Amino acid sequence: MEAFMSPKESAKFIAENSKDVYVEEDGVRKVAEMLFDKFSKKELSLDDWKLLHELNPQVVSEESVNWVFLVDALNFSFWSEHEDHKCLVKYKGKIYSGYWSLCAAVNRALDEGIPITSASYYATMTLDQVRHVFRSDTDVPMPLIEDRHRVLNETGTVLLEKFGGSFLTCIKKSEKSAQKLLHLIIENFPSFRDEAMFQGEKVSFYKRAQILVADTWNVLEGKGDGCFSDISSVTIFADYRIPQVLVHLGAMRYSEDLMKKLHEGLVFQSGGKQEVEIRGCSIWCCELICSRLLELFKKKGQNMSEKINAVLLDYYLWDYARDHRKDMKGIPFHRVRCIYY
Ligand SMILES: Nc1nc2c(c(CN[C@H]3C=C[C@H](O)[C@@H]3O)cn2[C@@H]2O[C@H](COP(=O)(O)O)[C@@H](O)[C@H]2O)c(=O)[nH]1
Repeated sequence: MEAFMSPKESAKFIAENSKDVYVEEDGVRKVAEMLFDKFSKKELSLDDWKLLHELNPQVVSEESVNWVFLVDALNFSFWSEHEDHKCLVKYKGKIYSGYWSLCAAVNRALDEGIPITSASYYATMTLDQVRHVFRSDTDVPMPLIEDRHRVLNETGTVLLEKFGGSFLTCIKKSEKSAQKLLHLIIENFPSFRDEAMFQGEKVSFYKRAQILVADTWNVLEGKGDGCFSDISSVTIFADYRIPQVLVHLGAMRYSEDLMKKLHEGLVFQSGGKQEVEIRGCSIWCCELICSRLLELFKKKGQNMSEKINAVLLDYYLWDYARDHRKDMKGIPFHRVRCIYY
């Protein structure tokens, strides 16, 4: 079967042919300058991943790797119809929403003695068990719970059959290459095949597969089996928060027609033309921001290619989006129900 373009090639192709989403050169430059100041003061490093996010595993271990694998297998579609009426999970006295509600539910299950990160458990979980583990503390359940059940059973079965039940086995097979790990994930785990057709061409985003590679790099602190020499080949992860923040920062712009649909709260089709343009232009926009940022440091005689990459840019922008939600009220995120992001 003919291969799909890589996410980076896909993003360039989509951005060059996009009709309703535009990458704004001026905005790209301004974001790069803003980040240049931030990075110069406080270098963004791997350490932040653990420090900034208390629900993430804090130790380097096989258990932590399998925690990351399980979470990224389910890392999709947390948005709710109404912002003030959504799935929330209470854990250790704190209330979590969105992606963090997933992490809180996983940690809550582990504390209750449910081996939710063990493939031998989630490969045969029943729908009722999944509903219990990911139960909400409001009357709004976590979205797509049936899909989560199917993804858990499928993913757990493959991990058991092909990798002895541990994602660390898969990582070792990648021989410290991010791209090899990405392809092992795509080839073996169907739910990570985040692909589409655009103007007759096969394009890919691989959002959950790439964030799994990135989170693996982080949880292993870029050392040992996680010392990926080609981590800079990974793009940002095309979710529904990054486009919103790029438009908010002026690096990307939507056509009037698309903005109107977003304000009306239209639910877009996964793989639809405008949805593909939003995701592809977001990736391409961040590739340009990254290269502008590296150029700014180069002008100062600093080669930051080992310290600045799309993964760290993504994490920064994603956290920025979470922290500036109120400021971004005027720019709705695009709504899609799918298992890819
Ligand atoms: N681009 C990008 N998208 C990301 C993440 C994360 C969280 N991961 C990191 C966080 C800590 C660790 O460092 C993990 O690496 C979740 N998402 C996506 O966002 C959406 C959820 O949004 P909200 O409804 O607001 O929770 C949903 O599509 C989810 O898939 C990221 O980092 N980048």
